[in-house]
Amino acid sequence: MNAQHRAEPETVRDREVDAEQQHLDRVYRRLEEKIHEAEFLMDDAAKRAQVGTPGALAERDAQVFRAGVHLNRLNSEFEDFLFGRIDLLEGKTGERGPDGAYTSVEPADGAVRAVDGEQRADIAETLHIGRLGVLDADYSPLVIDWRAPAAGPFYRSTPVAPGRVVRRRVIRSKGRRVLGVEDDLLRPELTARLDGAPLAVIGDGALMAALGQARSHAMRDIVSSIQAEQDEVIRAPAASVTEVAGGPGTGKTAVALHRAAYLLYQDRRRYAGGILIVSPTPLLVSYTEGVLPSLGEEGQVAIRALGSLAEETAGAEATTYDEQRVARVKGSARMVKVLRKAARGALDLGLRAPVPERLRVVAFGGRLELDAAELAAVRQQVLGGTAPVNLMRPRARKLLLDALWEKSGAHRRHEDPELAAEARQGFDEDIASEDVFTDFLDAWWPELGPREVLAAMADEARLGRWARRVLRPAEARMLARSLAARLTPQGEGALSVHDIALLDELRTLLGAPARPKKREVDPVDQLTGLEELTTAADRDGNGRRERAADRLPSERTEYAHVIVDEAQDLTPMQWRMVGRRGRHATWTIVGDPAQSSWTDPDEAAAARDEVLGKRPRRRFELTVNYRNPAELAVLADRVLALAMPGTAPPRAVRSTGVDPEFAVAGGVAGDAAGAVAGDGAAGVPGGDRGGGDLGAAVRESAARLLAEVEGTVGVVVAMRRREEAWKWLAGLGERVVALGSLEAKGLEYDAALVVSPAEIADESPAGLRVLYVALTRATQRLLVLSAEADLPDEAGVPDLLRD
Ligand SMILES: Nc1ncnc2c1ncn2[C@@H]1O[C@H](COP(=O)(O)OP(=O)(O)OP(=O)(O)O)[C@@H](O)[C@H]1O
Repeated sequence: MNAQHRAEPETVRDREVDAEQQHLDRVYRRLEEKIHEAEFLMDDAAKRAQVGTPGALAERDAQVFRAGVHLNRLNSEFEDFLFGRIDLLEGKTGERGPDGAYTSVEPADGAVRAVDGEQRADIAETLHIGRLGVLDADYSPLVIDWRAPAAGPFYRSTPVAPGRVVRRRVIRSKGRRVLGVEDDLLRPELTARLDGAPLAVIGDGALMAALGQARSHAMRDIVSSIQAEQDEVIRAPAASVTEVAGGPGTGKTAVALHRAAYLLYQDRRRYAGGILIVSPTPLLVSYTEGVLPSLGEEGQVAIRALGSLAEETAGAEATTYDEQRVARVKGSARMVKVLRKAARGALDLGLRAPVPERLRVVAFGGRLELDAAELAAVRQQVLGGTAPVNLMRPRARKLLLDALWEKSGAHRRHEDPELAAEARQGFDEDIASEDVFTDFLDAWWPELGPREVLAAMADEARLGRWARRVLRPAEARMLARSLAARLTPQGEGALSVHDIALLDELRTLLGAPARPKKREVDPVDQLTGLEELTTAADRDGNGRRERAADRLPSERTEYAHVIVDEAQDLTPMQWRMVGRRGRHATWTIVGDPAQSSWTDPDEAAAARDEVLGKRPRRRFELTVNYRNPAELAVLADRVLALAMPGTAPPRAVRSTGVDPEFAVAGGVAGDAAGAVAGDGAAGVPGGDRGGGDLGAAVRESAARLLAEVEGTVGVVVAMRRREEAWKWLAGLGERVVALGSLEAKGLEYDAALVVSPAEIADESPAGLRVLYVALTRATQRLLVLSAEADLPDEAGVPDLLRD
């Protein structure tokens, strides 16, 4: 950026803000006209409904659909409807696109003139970028939708490859008021004029302004400051699989959410099939779920935590976690074999009624009987098939009848095949309509639910049999005990997040139990959410989101596009669960192997490959860390070097001049020698003599951080301390939260307090990677609180974090 071009007397700034205000006023006037138009259309449609001919009704539906979608969007109160502007040179070809903007990326040959040793140019086109496109009455573009091709240069132009963009401006507004502007000059070598006056440049650039803001517990969209490498991912074609890797804070989650909005814009019809975004935790879901509505999209996107993914299929959701060693067994791909055995073996358990040992029916005036061995043979033969167990029932019925027919000897009585077939049909009908037979079938081949089979696995001896040669005996024992602690024999009880993937797998192995048919969903209803189309006054606050949430996912178990956030954390069993929701989908997968809490990354990668099959993959890498200031990133990079030697950390773009701090619970450390933070370690009361003492230290440190930052404070503790940490922080207010290390995934806070790195690292074989996650959550301040186990030096720096 060339400083000489910056002119910022108050008057110039005021004038520029005023110019944007005038444009925004015009946009709102036009929006109001459009709202009236849409309301008129709705009204007109209602009148047509009274005419009642099929043609009129179909026309009404189409009209209501169009008007409804439109009104819905226009009515949304956007914080900053209009957020960007680009001033461009004349385009090379002079052609314009459907939105009225020049399509050419490169400037026309004569756009820049050399005059008196200066390069001069006139601004030929100014485009305003916003959350939705708005055309003026004469079809000239008042606002270009951020996802439209014409908005591309707003995100992609750089001083190295500026294309036609001379100045990029981010406009900050609230409601209808423009608050300020921030400019970047992309062709600082030019002396550019707009309407005969020199082009003004205000501020230090929008990105830094955005990054410096205090955080809340809700993620913000980044629509006004998407960077070029991120834009490439957002706009990548949807075909097959898009994989995005990048370190902490590189914007993977933000990019994934913006991509969902972009895909809907590009091909709304295709994505009417729904977009599923899978998040690791409910915390991350609630942190991110406001972003899409802020981009004008909410209806077709479901954001689900892994623990809630099977809600509509298996009617269960979970938020609690198993101990790491138990989770490791439950998440392993080996569980598929165990579950397959369980789904079949459960037939023999008499879960609904005692399993009958023989089948006795009356036929041809005599008794026919199948004994235990004969029944076992039939069962064996049926289970030789691959269909889901519940769906094998018709085949079981058929083979039982075959065996009875054989036993009756009747097949020998008929030489004529036609007569034989007729006799057989009569035989089947007679037997199958007898209560004895149907009762037998219900007891012998009951329709099983996934929960009862999972509960059946809680018996140690039984699970030992089902898991033989697949799990080690100690693993099987641990699994059985965990299930026994959670479930009653009938399968009631709260499940863990990892149980959900087991339940979902079982549901597939068993087959969906027959359910009453749901009300047919009107496709137009489904597309628009017409129940939502009321007045603007109705659309206030939470009601809107609740209705959107009600509407979409309840009907849907497969999606047109699946986005997996924090993909490095999915266990093999979870990959299978997610895969079932996107069998015909295109995919976007974002993640960072260095943050994986799964102990066997190769096993997870194999499960992921199986889900994605042979679909071609396009890979992207994000390289810039927008979250952590460089001073804090240095510390995290030390753990990265231990956790994943040889991995290049992302480049931190910001610097705050504030180093990480260290404190030791219960003792005042000595001088600062060797400390990363030059100030040395602060001593805090307590010590690691028990939860209470550490608790006091945590509480005091958290209170200190709350005083130092304006926004949020995240306190990250080992998973086993999660509940007590909540108690330690009680009463400190809503700006501070306690998180188990696994829950910190994807979240960020103005200040982070990481409690006992050693405890976090020792909790599982993936502990160092989990610690890396914990150390990369802060946007401003990081305080590391050590306990005795951390072996802090005299400056309070724990052993693990020393240089
Ligand atoms: N272009 C951008 N403009 C402004 N803010 C940005 C930009 N890109 C990312 N950010 C901000 O940086 C922070 C980190 O982004 P995000 O959470 O998407 O990163 P991530 O790669 O998913 O991180 P993690 O791997 O830790 O989950 C967020 O506050 C996000 O809003």
